[in-house]
Amino acid sequence: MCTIPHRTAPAAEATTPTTEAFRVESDAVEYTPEHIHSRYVYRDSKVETVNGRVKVTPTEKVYHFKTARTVPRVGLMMVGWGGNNGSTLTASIIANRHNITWRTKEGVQAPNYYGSLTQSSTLKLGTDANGADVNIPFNQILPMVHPNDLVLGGWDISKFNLAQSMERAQVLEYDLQRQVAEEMEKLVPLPSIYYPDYIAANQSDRADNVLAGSKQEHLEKIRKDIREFKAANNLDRVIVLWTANTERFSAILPGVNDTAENLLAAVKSGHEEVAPSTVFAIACILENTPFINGSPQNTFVPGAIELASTHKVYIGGDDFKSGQTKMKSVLVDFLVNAGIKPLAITSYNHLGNNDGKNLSAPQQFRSKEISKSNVVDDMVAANPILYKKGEHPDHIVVIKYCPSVRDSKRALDEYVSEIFMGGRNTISMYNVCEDSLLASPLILDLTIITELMTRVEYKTEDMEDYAPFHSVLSVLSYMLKAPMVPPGTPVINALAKQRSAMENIFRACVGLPPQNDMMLEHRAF
Ligand SMILES: NC(=O)c1ccc[n+]([C@@H]2O[C@H](COP(=O)([O-])OP(=O)(O)OC[C@H]3O[C@@H](n4cnc5c(N)ncnc54)[C@H](O)[C@@H]3O)[C@@H](O)[C@H]2O)c1
Ligand SMILES: O=P([O-])([O-])O[C@@H]1[C@@H](O)[C@H](O)[C@@H](O)[C@H](O)[C@@H]1O
Repeated sequence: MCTIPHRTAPAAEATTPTTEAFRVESDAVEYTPEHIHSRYVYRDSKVETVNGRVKVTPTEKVYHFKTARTVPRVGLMMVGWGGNNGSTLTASIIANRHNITWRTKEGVQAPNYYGSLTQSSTLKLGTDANGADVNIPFNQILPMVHPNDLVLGGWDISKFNLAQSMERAQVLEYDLQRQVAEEMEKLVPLPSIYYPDYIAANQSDRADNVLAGSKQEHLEKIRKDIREFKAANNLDRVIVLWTANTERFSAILPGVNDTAENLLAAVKSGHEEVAPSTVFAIACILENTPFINGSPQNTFVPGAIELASTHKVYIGGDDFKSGQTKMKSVLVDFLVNAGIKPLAITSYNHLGNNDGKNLSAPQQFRSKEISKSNVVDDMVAANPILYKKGEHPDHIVVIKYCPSVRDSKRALDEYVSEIFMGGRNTISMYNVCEDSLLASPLILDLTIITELMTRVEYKTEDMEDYAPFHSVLSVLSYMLKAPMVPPGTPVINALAKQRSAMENIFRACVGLPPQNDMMLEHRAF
C-alpha cells in the first residue's frame, strides 16, 4: 500500500485552475481549463412486490457532473467567533500557516489538522501494477480550499478580541498561545444579535458587544457585514458558520415562520419567535452565502428552508458530531449490523466550558438532548429482525456542568445489548477529550466541503442545463449529529455510510466508480 505524498498548501492567491494530483484516463472524463466534466452511470436496484413476490430490478441513470477547477479566495465568518471553538480554530490555523511549534512537557509539538477528514484522512484511488492499494489524501480527490488560505472573521456578543478569547477558552497550551497572541489580538469580532430569551441567562455577563435596533435592522446589518468582509478581503466566496451558543428551539408557528414570505414579514414586524441564528440564516441566504449550523437548535425553520431553496443557496446542519455521538453512530451501526440488539444506550457527560454552562439551562439542554437522541433511528429502523416497528433501545442523554474540568469533557457511555440465546452484553466507555479540539477540525471540513459543493453542478439526460445540488446540503452529514436533509428524504446517521456517500459522490465527479471493497482481484483469480 502506498500513498501519494501530501502536497503543501497552494498560495493564497489561487486564481488559476488547481493542478490535480492525478488525472483519470477515461472517455467519461474531460478536463478543460475551467472544469472537470464526468459522465457517471449511477447504478441502483429497484424493489417491488408483485402478487406477493418481491421483484428486484437493477437500474442505471446517467449523471453528468461539472466541477470548477479553480479554488477561489474563500472567507469563513464564524458566529460565536470568540468562543472556545472559534478561538481555538483561529489560533490553530495561524499556527499551521506559519508552522509555529510549541513546547509541552512531552517535547516539541508541531501544528497539524488531525481530526479533519479532508486534511488528515485518505481514500483509496485504486491499485497499482502489483495489486497494492494506492491511497491519496482526501483533499486531493477534487480541488479544495486549503485551511491555511481561509480568511477568518465573524461576530460575537462578547467584545473580547481573539487573543483574550483564546486565553478565556483555556484550550491551547500556553507556549502556543503566547506565540500567536500578537496576531490574534488584531482580530476582533463584529457586534452581534442578542435576544436573551434564546440562550441561557448565565450568558448575559458576556453580552457586551450587541447590536441595537430592530430585527429588520439586525438583518440588514448582518447582510452589510458579509458584503463588507467580502469586499475588504477581495474574496470570491464567503461561508458563514454558526458556532455560537446553543439556542432554545423556536416554535413552528403558521403565519410566522412556516413560509419564506411569512418569515421575512416576521422579521420585519420583530416577531419574538425569530431566533438570532435564523436572522443570520436569512441574511446569508439573501447574500447568496452558504450558512452552516454547528449547534442543535432548529435554526432552519420551514420558512428558512423555503427561502434557501428559492435562492438556491446552500444551508446545512445541525450540531457538530464530535465525540460521544460520533462514537455512538459507529458502535450502534456495528452492533445492529452484527445482529446484536442494543436494548439500552445511556450517554452521560460533564464538561466545564462555556458551552456546558449554557447547556446547564433546561431549554438549551433540551435542544442538545434532541440532537443527541435521534442518532440511532436509521440503524434501528433498518433491522426489523431485531426491532419490531416502533421498537427502539432505551436512550438516555445526560449533560452536567462541572466548571473545574473546563473544555476537557468526560463522557461515560454504557451499551447493554441482547445477544445469542437471551444473553446480555454490556459495553462501557470512558472518553476524555478537549471538546473544542474535536469540533474545530469539523468546522474546517464543513467549510471546505460546502465551498467545494458551490463549484459542483450536475445534469441528468432529461435536463437542459446543469444545476446545483438541493439547497439542503445533506452531503455534510458526516460532520453533524442531526443531519439536515431535503424535505421528505431519508436521514442517514451511520458514520460509515455518511463518509462513503461523500467519498463516492466526489469519486463520481472525476468519473471513478464507487469504492466497494470487493477486492475480487485478490479472491477470484
Ligand atoms: N465539541 C464541541 O465543542 C461541540 C460539539 C457539538 C456542538 N457544539 C456546539 O458549538 C457551539 C460552540 O461551542 P463552544 O464550545 O465554542 O461554545 P462557547 O460558549 O465557548 O462559544 C460560543 C460563543 O458564542 C457567543 N455567542 C452566543 N450567542 C451569540 C450570538 N447570538 N451571536 C454571536 N455570538 C454569540 C458566545 O459569546 C461565545 O463566545 C455550541 O452551541 C455547542 O453546543 C460544540
Ligand atoms: O458531539 P458529542 O460529544 O456527542 O456532544 C457534545 C456534548 O456531549 C457536550 O455536552 C456538548 O457540550 C458538546 O457541544 C457536544 O454536543
